[in-house]
Amino acid sequence: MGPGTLLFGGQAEGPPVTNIMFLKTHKTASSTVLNILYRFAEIHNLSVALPAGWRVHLGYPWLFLARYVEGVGSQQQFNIMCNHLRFNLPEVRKVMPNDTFYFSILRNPVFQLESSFIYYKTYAPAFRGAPSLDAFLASPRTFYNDSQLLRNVYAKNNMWFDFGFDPNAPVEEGYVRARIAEVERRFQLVLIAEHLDESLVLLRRRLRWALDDVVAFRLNSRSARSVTRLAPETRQRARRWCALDWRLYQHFNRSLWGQLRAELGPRRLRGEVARLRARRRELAALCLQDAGAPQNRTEIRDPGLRPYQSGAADILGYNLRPGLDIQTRRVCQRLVTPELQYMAHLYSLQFPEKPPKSIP
Ligand SMILES: Nc1ncnc2c1ncn2[C@@H]1O[C@H](COP(=O)(O)OS(=O)(=O)O)[C@@H](OP(=O)(O)O)[C@H]1O
Repeated sequence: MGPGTLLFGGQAEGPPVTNIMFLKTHKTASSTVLNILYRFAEIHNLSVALPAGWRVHLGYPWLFLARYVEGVGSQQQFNIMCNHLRFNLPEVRKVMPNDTFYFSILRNPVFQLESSFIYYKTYAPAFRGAPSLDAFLASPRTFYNDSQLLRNVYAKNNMWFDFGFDPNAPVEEGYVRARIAEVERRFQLVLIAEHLDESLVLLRRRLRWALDDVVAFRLNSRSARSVTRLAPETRQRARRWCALDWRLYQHFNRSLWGQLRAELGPRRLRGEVARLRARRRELAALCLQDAGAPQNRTEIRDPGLRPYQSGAADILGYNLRPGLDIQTRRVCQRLVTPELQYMAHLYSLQFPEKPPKSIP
């Protein structure tokens, strides 16, 4: 089935959208969304703005520059851009066509910070010194130092930073509103990780894609062992410490639900979400071993399916069911290939003459 053949009733007709910029924020379910975009790019032979040379992201945490993209001189524009970068519109526009659809994703900053704390525990100086997130948030200034910003970007208003803004700016009403309005002007859609399925229903509608195009398994999740339950006062402190992220999240969470109500209404939305989940269950039963439960790295047999590990987190992945025929295996493999391996694969397809990327 081609893209856009499974349309919603009443949805604007037209060809599927193929020029897309996804601002991949950190620890927000963005790898799950990236998998959706990589698959679409590969299946439809679209070009992806991949990191140049040995790099695995587009210059992060530096502000994005067009020269961070492989092949930018010879191939002026790309269809899809979705690797981690710090947003910088004038430079993104050098790489992406004028009719590009811009979207991003946000997560409740309390859980985003908790995920970051574990994942960047050994990398961010602010986290390295703190025995726990409770201790960090009880006295963040003891651990967090603005002058080490480039390594500490994960420790305060990380999503705000990813949008290109100052994570240490005072939370002044006029400033916050102006930045949010800026995001609203540029980004046609902001997904919310806590409501990813509802978000994907809306994304699919906007992009005029088929159902299978937006079905994805949860990628880059941590084992239960590496998730910390936070006390209510820690959650409150996290919202205060990441007040800019909290404002951004609240705004776009409200805006997502406003759009869902206006465009689909509750009954149709429930139906579309049910369809998406049913298809995900079907694909999980077809593709995944262990009843689809994510597995520890050590339990994943195929190195091509082992996700990158970081900090104090066990990052989980999947084993494919043995005995799949070649075509089914290919479909299933795309759904569970971790970000780095998938990027290396697309890089080799797009730049066969260049040395392949090596995966850490
Ligand atoms: N479908 C879906 N719904 C809700 N949450 C999801 C989903 N997929 C991934 N996740 C969670 O997102 C966290 C990983 O985020 P990222 O992929 O953005 O991380 S990264 O910045 O690319 O390393 C990671 O969160 P933690 O497990 O709390 O670390 C994932 O569990």
